[in-house]
Amino acid sequence: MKIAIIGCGNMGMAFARAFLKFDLVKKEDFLLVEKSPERMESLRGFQPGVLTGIIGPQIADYDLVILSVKPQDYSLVQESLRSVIKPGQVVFSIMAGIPISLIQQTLNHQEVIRAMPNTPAMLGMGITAYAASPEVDMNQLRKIENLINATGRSVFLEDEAQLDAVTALSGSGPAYFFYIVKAMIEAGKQMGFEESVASLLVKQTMLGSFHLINTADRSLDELIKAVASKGGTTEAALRQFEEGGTADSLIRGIHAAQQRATELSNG
Ligand SMILES: NC(=O)C1=CN([C@@H]2O[C@H](COP(=O)(O)OP(=O)(O)OC[C@H]3O[C@@H](n4cnc5c(N)ncnc54)[C@H](O)[C@@H]3O)[C@@H](O)[C@H]2O)C=CC1
Ligand SMILES: O=C(O)[C@@H]1CCC=N1
Repeated sequence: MKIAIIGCGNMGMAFARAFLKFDLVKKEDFLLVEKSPERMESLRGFQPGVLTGIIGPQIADYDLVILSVKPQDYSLVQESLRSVIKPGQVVFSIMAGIPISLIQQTLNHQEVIRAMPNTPAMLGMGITAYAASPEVDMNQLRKIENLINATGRSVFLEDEAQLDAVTALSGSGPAYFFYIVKAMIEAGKQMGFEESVASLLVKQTMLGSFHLINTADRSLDELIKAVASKGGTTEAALRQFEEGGTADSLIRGIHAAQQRATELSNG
């Protein structure tokens, strides 16, 4: 399969590297389009078949066109892509909040898949939800699913509108996790640990706890109860979280992310 990637930043290249790792695409079968000269310089080491700053007619030679620019950069992209894209090519967008219908309309092109990955895709540990226009056939869909699965797990959504909630939950999710880890490390520093020691204590705690969620045959409430002794230290912390509305605040934050995704979708 020949793949063009427009916008070769964090996510675009996470996808490219995952495809290479699983031998799904050869280096020479990549066309990388990147606007930033500095970023382009750093992409030379990847040795793609074509590396360019401009969307040109050669795009028509590629089976799949990945759109991985920021949503606000899409208007410039669509202007040049519209005249070179050909029927039969699949457009695969990971841009937050840009609906399939808008991509179809602006590119005058029907075969469009819209996906929402997350940054652990860089390690092949991402989760990507995706939806497709009816014009994408089963054969094309299966090939794309294989590609996505090189970046981690995937979920097909019948209802594209759910992608806004996915964006809020798993798309933005890694940042919430890093935010909590950062706050815990800060608490460790305030209690007198060197940053490296606080960081080790917190990171190993998060790693081990994640595996407990996945392997222990207990609910999250039971896992919490197993840590929080009656009248003990954990209870003191959890009481403070409750009084401060920590869980509610996290939930409100996730709703705000969903609302922002919907605003982006509505232009
Ligand atoms: N970073 C994340 O956690 C996630 C991002 N996304 C979506 O992925 C998309 C890309 O995000 P990132 O990779 O984080 O951004 P990024 O800023 O790392 O990469 C975007 C790249 O596009 C390039 N670019 C901009 N305009 C261009 C043009 N006209 N032609 C060619 N290249 C152009 C930029 O120079 C940059 O290198 C966004 O639409 C975002 O909504 C989706 C899921 C997760
Ligand atoms: O913050 C954003 O808009 C993008 C979408 C999900 C993660 N990053």
